[in-house]
Amino acid sequence: MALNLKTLVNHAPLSSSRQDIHGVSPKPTSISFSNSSCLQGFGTQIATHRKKDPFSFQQTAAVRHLTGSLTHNEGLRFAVVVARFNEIVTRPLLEGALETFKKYSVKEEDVDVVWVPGSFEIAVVAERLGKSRKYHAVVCIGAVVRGDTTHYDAVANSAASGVLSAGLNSVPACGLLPENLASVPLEGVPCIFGVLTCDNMEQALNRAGGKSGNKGAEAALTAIEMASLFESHLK
Ligand SMILES: Nc1c(NC[C@H](O)[C@H](O)[C@H](O)CO)[nH]c(=O)[nH]c1=O
Ligand SMILES: CC(=O)[C@@H](O)COP(=O)(O)O
Repeated sequence: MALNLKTLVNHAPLSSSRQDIHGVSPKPTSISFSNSSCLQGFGTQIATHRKKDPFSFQQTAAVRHLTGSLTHNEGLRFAVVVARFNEIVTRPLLEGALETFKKYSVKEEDVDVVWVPGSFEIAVVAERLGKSRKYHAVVCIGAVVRGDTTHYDAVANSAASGVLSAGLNSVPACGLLPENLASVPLEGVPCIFGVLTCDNMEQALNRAGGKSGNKGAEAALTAIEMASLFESHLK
């Protein structure tokens, strides 16, 4: 017997329908993309059936792509934690980050810069800043350059895992939440890894505004996108 596709769709179990992150049933949804274009995502219903079981079919929604925007930055606040060690590298990285914030219309008063002695110290400060609820993302900037001993590995690995943990652990302590900052996400403040880990100084300088670009600028861009993603879609 030929199956009426439309009938099947109309009787699809609700539980199989796609829900958005706020628990709302499928409906045209505005989705912002980093190239600033806007697409309309529709909860499209697609029915299929298997020969052996005419009542077995899938109802799926159109895949929705959630990304942060680089252009809708109003109200987003950022912190930059920067290591003084190898300042000849970290200062241009910081400048790249600040220029990028400016280029993408983040106001100067919405950016705070915190200096720490070395890359090893970045994470503990990033976590504190994340927990402060003052920032939508934290950019971490440092330059670890290999020396003669294994110290490099300890500092580089600690910086990387520390920054990751800082992002995951950015849950503010109860009772310390200023009411006027209530719009900042409760947990998981993105902490962006802008720490260079290089075999030599030449590699580092190349990545701090030299021929390989400016990784500080890239980190700031990542911070904007992640802050926007969390603010727009993941709250
Ligand atoms: N060698 C580098 C360091 N070392 C210093 C450590 O980060 C830290 O300040 C010290 O061990 C005290 O805890 N830091 C860098 O950022 N880059 C390096 O190449
Ligand atoms: C990554 C570092 O701490 C580095 O400067 C250490 O150099 P060394 O291994 O020669 O002590």
